[in-house]
Amino acid sequence: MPSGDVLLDVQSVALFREGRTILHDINLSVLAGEIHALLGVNGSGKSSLAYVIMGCEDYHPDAGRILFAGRDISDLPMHERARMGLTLAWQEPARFDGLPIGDYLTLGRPAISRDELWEALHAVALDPATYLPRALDRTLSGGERKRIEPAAVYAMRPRLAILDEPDSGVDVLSFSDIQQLVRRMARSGCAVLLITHRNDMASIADRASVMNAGTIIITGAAEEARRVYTARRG
Ligand SMILES: Nc1ncnc2c1ncn2[C@@H]1O[C@H](COP(=O)(O)OP(=O)(O)OP(=O)(O)O)[C@@H](O)[C@H]1O
Repeated sequence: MPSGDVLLDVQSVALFREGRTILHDINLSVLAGEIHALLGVNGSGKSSLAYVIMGCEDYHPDAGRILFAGRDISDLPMHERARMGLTLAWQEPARFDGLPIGDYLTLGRPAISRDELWEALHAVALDPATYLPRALDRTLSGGERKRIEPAAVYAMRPRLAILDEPDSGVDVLSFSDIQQLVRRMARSGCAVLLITHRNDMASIADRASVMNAGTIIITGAAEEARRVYTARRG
């Protein structure tokens, strides 16, 4: 449940690249423990905003600042943001030929219990007995690899998990799998910024924001934001 405390506070952020405005005057807050959906059509700037928040190379904001747990993280490198509890689920996990999936899930939190490891794989609809010992290599299907990444994020128990289009691609998680995963994350105390272009996906959110042409046009109750998004899409 959201506590009311602001965990992530993006203030007036802008990003210009190659003579183009990618993001402008972005204001976004995510509360501790909240499920916050970020809705936007293709090309509206959702992933760019996720990269700016995470501190990816070449995504340092040209204006504005980002606060996390009250601290200005705008100039912190990605690994320091991660250490503070901020995590982005990449579209695919890194490939470590020969590294068992169980070891990969342990990297972010060595003290993780066996029960928690099992739960992380259950949360992405993979059978732990089969997958924990399997190597994270090319023998896994694309869909299986894509599921490992949100499982790793969940296993890490971050304070804020950014999930960028967790349903994208073929043979990935179903809508109900994602709902279940996000709810489990929230129950474990983790806030979730759920990036999606699907209106129905935002139904599990506490609040939602709508992005359009590089800026946020509304933040509010999920139902209200979904109505605005639908009206905009026509
Ligand atoms: N580093 C960059 N240099 C130039 N243009 C960029 C850069 N990063 C993003 N863009 C452009 O900014 C726009 C927003 O891209 P972004 O990937 O953030 O949108 P999105 O809402 O996540 O889209 P999608 O839903 O298709 O993933 C796109 O037109 C993209 O081509």
